[in-house]
Amino acid sequence: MQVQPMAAEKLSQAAPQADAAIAIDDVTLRFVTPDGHMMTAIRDFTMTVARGEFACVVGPTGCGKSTTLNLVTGLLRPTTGNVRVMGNPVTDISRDIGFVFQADALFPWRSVIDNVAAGPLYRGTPKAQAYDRARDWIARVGLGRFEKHYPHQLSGGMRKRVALAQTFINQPKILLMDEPFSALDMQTRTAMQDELLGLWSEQKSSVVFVTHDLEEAVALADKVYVLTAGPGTVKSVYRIDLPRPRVMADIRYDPNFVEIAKVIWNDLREEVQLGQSRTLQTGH
Ligand SMILES: Nc1ncnc2c1ncn2[C@@H]1O[C@H](COP(=O)(O)OP(=O)(O)OP(=O)(O)O)[C@@H](O)[C@H]1O
Repeated sequence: MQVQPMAAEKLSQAAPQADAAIAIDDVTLRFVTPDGHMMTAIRDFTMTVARGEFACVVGPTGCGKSTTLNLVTGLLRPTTGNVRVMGNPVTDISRDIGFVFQADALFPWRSVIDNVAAGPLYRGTPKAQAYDRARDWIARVGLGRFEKHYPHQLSGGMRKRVALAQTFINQPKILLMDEPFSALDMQTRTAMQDELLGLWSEQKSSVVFVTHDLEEAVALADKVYVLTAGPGTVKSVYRIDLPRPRVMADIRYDPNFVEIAKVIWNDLREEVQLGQSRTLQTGH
C-alpha cells in the first residue's frame, strides 16, 4: 500500500496527458454574479482523468466541484484554459458522457422500462432492440420485477438503480457523478457503491465522482483530488492503491483504508475549516 501525494502534487502546473479521457488544463472560470460583480469559481485548475480511471473529487462546499463537471459536459466554458474530452476540445454536450446526479433524472410519467429504454430510442435504436437491452439492464441492477412500476412506486435506492441502468445502457465512455448517493441511507448507499463499481469494471468508463464524503471517495477511487476552498484549485492528488475488486461493506475496516483516509483528511480539513469560516463571515 502506498499513500502519497502524486509526483505532481501541484498538478495545476503539469500539462495533462494528450490521450487522457478528460484533460482540464489550467482553467479559470469567472461568473458575473446577480449584483454585477465578477467572481472566480475555479482558478488555475488542472486535472487529468486517464481512460478507465475512477477519479473522485472532494472539497469544501462551494469550492467549484459541480462547476468542474459542467466544464466537462460543455455546459460551462472556461474563461481561460482548455478542456478536452477524449482528446477533443469540448464544443457541445457529448453523447459519450453519462450523468448521475443527486436528484433523480427519471421521467415520473414513464415506467421503469420506458425510462431505461429512452436513451437508446433517442439514439435511434430500433424499438424491439431498445426494449430488449432495457430489460437486460433492469435485470442487471436487480429490478426485473419492477419493469412496469413508475418512479413514485419505488424506494430511493431503487430509483437510483434505475438511474444507473438508464445511464449505463448508453455505454458512456465518461461518467460524471455529482453526489449521486448522498440522499440514500448508509446500507442502500453501500449497495449502490458496489453496484457502481461492478458496472464500471465491466464497462471501463472513465469516472469523475464528486462527493462530500471522503470515505466514499477513498473507497471508490483510483485517484482522489482534494480541492481548496473557493475559488477552487487542486490542492493535492492522491493515488489510492487499495486492491480491486473492493467490497464497500468491508473496505472501511481495512487498516490501509483508515490510514489513507486519515492522511487525506488532514489535507482536506484545513480547506473545510477555511470554507466554513468564510461562510460565517459572508453568510454564503
Ligand atoms: N451560474 C452561476 N453564476 C454565478 N455563480 C455561480 C454559478 N454557478 C456556480 N456559481 C458559484 O461558483 C462557486 C462554485 O459553485 P459549485 O456549485 O461548483 O460548488 P460546489 O463545490 O459544487 O458546491 P457544493 O459542495 O455546495 O455542492 C459557488 O460560489 C457558486 O455560488
